[in-house]
Amino acid sequence: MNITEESESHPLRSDGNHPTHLTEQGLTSLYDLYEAPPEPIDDDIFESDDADIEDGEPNIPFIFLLTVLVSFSGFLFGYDTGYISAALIATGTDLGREITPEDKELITSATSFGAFMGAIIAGTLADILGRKWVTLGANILFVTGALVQAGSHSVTAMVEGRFVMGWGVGIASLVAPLYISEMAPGRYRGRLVVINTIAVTGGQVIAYVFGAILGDRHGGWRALVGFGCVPALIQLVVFIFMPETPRFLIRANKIDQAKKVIRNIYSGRAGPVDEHLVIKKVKLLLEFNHEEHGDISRIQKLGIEIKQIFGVPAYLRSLAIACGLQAIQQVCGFNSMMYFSATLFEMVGFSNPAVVSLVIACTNLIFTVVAFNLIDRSGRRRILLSTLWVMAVMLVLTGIAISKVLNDMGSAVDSSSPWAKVVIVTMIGYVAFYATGIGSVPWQQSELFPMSVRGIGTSMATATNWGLNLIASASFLTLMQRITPGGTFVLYAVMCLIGEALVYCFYPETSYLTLEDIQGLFQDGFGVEKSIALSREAKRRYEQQQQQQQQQEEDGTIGHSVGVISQEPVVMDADKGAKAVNIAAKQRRLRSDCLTHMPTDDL
Ligand SMILES: O[C@H]1[C@H](O)[C@@H](O)[C@H](O)[C@@H](O)[C@H]1O
Repeated sequence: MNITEESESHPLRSDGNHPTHLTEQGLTSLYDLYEAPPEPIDDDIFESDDADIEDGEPNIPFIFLLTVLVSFSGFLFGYDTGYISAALIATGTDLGREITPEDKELITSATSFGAFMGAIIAGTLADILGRKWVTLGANILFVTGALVQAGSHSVTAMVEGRFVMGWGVGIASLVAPLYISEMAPGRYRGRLVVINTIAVTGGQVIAYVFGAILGDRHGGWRALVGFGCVPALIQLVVFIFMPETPRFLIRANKIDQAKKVIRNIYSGRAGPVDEHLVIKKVKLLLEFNHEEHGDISRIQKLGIEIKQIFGVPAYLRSLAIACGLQAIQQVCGFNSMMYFSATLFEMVGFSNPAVVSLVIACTNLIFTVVAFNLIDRSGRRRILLSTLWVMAVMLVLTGIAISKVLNDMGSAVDSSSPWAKVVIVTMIGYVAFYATGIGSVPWQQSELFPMSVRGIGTSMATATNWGLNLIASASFLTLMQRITPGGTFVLYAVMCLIGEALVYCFYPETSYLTLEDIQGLFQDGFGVEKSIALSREAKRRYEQQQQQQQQQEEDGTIGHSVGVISQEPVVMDADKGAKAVNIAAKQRRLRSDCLTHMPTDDL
């Protein structure tokens, strides 16, 4: 297929007619432009800077490896928040005395509070030291915290260990998805970030399993806590050899190092990447990610960032969305249910509540894998719109069922009541929809911010997550007492519905878009309609590229390209490759302009 053939097979042209809504709006000429066959290759274009950040075939195994390694942070986030309930039951008098409910609350919330504090500084630290070194620093906190806890003989020491570890959790929960977002090509970014969430939920499952195994053994809780050191130490050693993200390197003016990382990312099956392409990518990244602030101190720079994030409307919109999504994730009640699931199941009469809790944690893990499959293909926005309302329905049903069990049985409950089974089924349903949507999507937060405020923006969003995590978990049992269990679940359902409405009105679709594309969305509003059209177009190109690649593989011509397999489905010989990149980018911009004016029917 050549360039001209590509334009002829454009799906929008298949009926040969212009869509009427475009003609009605007087957009026929724009549409004609959109449909125009590609310009002939000329040297002016070759000299232009019109490349696209997404051009080139990324080395997916390499990016995947980096993602898995950084996701050890996610695993530690999950493991360290997951093991505590089992560990607390198992401590007996090992902490100097029988621990009281107040001690339990303090020990549990010390991590969330530490995470809240860690999140506040994590973004700024990641901007100063780099994503890689902050990841390493978080590991030191994980190891220190775990060792202090494992060796503790008093409640105070345990609280201190949990608090130190909490800082690590808060920092890692921000930096891991940030690192992945900045490494990943746009079309894979959603999935790669979800790998970190899979690690979080996997860590929670392992914590429950180990808790069940080690909890009964004498001193087993020390091993349970100490195990957290293992992944942290592995990551600490391996990550020293991992690269920094190209976007951070560009921001830090380390251009040669950035080029090296880009070469690694884009050297793949088609051989080493074309050097033209590397230079053009660097230029583009420089355009978007480099900042000149002159000779100012870090504190002054932070002041500028804070002023910008609240003062520039586009940045404020990004912030509102990132914090809003994290808030919905926490106020919809998932963690309360996760932390107190054993108590809840005991209430409705299950004799082995720990096993049922494990089922909940496994459901969370399995459906995070579903999110992995859908997040780019279906899009973040569509997933949220299709799951939040179902979560609300499940919560209402759980509330009704719990009230029925409690009314039927008084305090002497038993699991033979059919309503008890309804509680399990609806809670599993709720968790499944949670994990597919709001459990995973908010961690895509880094993509919402431009580089200049990415650190501070993600810090605020992550701090929102941990702050509300603390409040939601601390208030759960009180809410159950004050407004009854049924009322508590209905309250969470209302939160989900509010979330649904907010997502519908304000959350743009970001799948398949590059970080740099996303920056343009918030200029004059939340860019919801524009984003849907752009994302759909980017997806179409990606799918065409996939087909073309498959075709090349079948024809045995894959080695003839120069690694410039862009989102444009064009085949090129070695010489014309770079030129075609420029044409591709020009067309892309043209299409983007047109799409901006296209009405969308599919919000
Ligand atoms: O995305 C994660 C995941 O859903 C975890 O299971 C949950 O405990 C965290 O709070 C959340 O941030």
